[in-house]
Amino acid sequence: MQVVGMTNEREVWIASNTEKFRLNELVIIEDEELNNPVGEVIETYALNPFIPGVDEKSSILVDQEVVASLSSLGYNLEEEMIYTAKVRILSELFYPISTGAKVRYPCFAEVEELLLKTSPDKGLALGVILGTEGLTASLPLPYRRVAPLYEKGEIKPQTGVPFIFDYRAMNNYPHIGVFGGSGSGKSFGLRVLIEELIKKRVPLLVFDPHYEMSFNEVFHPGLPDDFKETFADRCLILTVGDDTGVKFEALTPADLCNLLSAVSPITEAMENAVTSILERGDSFTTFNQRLNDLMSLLESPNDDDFKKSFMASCQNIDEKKREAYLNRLMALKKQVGQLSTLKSINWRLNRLERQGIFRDQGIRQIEEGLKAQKAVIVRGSIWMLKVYAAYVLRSLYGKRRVYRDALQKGERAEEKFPPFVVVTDEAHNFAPRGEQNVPSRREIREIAQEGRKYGVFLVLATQRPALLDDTVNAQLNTKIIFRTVRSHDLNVIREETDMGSEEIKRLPYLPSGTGFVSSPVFGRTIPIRVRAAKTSSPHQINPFDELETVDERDGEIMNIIKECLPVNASNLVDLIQRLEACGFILSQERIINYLDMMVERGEIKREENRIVGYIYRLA
Ligand SMILES: Nc1ncnc2c1ncn2[C@@H]1O[C@H](COP(=O)(O)OP(=O)(O)OP(=O)(O)O)[C@@H](O)[C@H]1O
Repeated sequence: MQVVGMTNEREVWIASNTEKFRLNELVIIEDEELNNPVGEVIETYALNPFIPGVDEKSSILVDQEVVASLSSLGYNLEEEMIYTAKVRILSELFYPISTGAKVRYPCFAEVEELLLKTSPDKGLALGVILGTEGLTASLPLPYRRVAPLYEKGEIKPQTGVPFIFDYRAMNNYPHIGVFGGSGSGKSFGLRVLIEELIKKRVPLLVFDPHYEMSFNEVFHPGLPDDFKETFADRCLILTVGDDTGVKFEALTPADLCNLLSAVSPITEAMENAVTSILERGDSFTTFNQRLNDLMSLLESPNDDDFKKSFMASCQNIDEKKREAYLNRLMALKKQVGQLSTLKSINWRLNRLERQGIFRDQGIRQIEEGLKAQKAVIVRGSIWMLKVYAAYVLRSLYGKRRVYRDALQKGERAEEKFPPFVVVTDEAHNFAPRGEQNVPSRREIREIAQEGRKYGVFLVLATQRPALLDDTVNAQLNTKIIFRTVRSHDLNVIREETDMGSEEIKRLPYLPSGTGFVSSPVFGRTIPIRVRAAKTSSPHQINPFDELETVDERDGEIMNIIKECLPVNASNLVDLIQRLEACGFILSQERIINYLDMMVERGEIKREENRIVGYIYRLA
């Protein structure tokens, strides 16, 4: 293996008549004067012996300098297959490399610094670095079994150097973006990242719009025993509107306005009205009552009629209290004015209430979970999570800020609140690019810009980086990019990462689970294969397999059918009655469906009969 063709201080061509080069593998170029620089293979070619100068694979003309140099270095282009590769030099050189310099593969120790920034016990073992397969034999033991792989439904031993992400470096380079089109391995990669963060006991707040983030089932029986691990006891799964929500009594006017505007944007008049009407310690009921009374007052033809009917309607309440309440309503009428403003508040408020967002327990469980350094997984529809995320992030980020600021000033903080990482898929919904007013975007933007100071970090995954807010996108220092096809998304990736044009060209063709990591921690783009997950989401069954699966209920029905065979049109009613007696109410068509399915499965047979049509019998 040697350097051929004209060189410069950034790229060289190398050639061999025996070695086939692999994309992304590392080579050492033996040029003593330049301290034997390391390079990465970025393009590979095989030269066809019969048509010199033409690449066998794609008939792209290889650099003529290379061809000339190959001949002068003794390669016989007409008789042998020559493998060539373009190599990017990974260190900064001030002179070009000498043509003819010998090239060899390194051992792990020679390139360790380039590949590993931390050890598996200190960092997150996310996968393997592609192109390092040849270094497996020289890997020290602790690095050999941290990233088994998953290929074609089977677990395979780790090949190559593990990709270990130094999450502590997020203190300098905060926030992670995980991008990739449908089926590219983004969710799988996100799961692996979360597993690793859970292992390190980093408090996590995960928004889970797909109800898929649970970590208590083993991913695959073939996982090595020393790798198998589940995390049920370190996770807390909550559903918005069920076991977590917003405590109305704790809302400030600004919080309530935020929630209302998540339903639909609100006007300044509505904001002012909410600020006037909401009283400290109001419950949903007291606030809603005041709002409705005020609407009745505004609807009533004159104030006296309203006063009379009001005083008459609640005689069980002390008269003075009733009068004070009336005076308050009269004062509010002057401040608020428009009935339409109140009606707009009212329908938004009722929509929130109907979704069950107001819960007495509020976000207490989330706070407790984070303090216990758990992964708190919050489930709900995208709509619900968008509304909720704005409120939760504001509250929790606020608590963390208060705590950190107090520490900074040397004061005693009332409540200790830990640093935490916010993780969400479908991030373009939470922080969309564009004009529309989405309350969660404001909080996510703030964390993106200022979170580092307070130890609050983001992991944002999306299929559509082009739809993610620009400010947020620019703050995602590390980006893990899986297969991406859309040109808009590729353009954003080109602008927002240090990926080279060769890598961008490969993005549409990456297999699921293979991606590039662009991070200032490494200083270059690293191609990786994400490791096998330790856990899986509960609904992994392919919907088409599901169609062919017989569940317990189907099994019972089929057993009853078998007991009633032979079945034909004339005795079908007997079968219907028998099934009904066992609690299965099925139409005639459904029963024939079952019979035909059993025929297809070979369990029974169907015979044609001239008198009764078909007869189903035991096979
Ligand atoms: N690291 C990996 N190793 C092996 N197979 C993988 C890996 N990542 C993903 N796959 C395969 O690809 C499939 C799709 O991956 P995944 O569910 O992560 O896609 P996605 O990018 O999240 O798509 P969507 O956004 O549509 O949910 C997985 O079910 C799995 O079979």
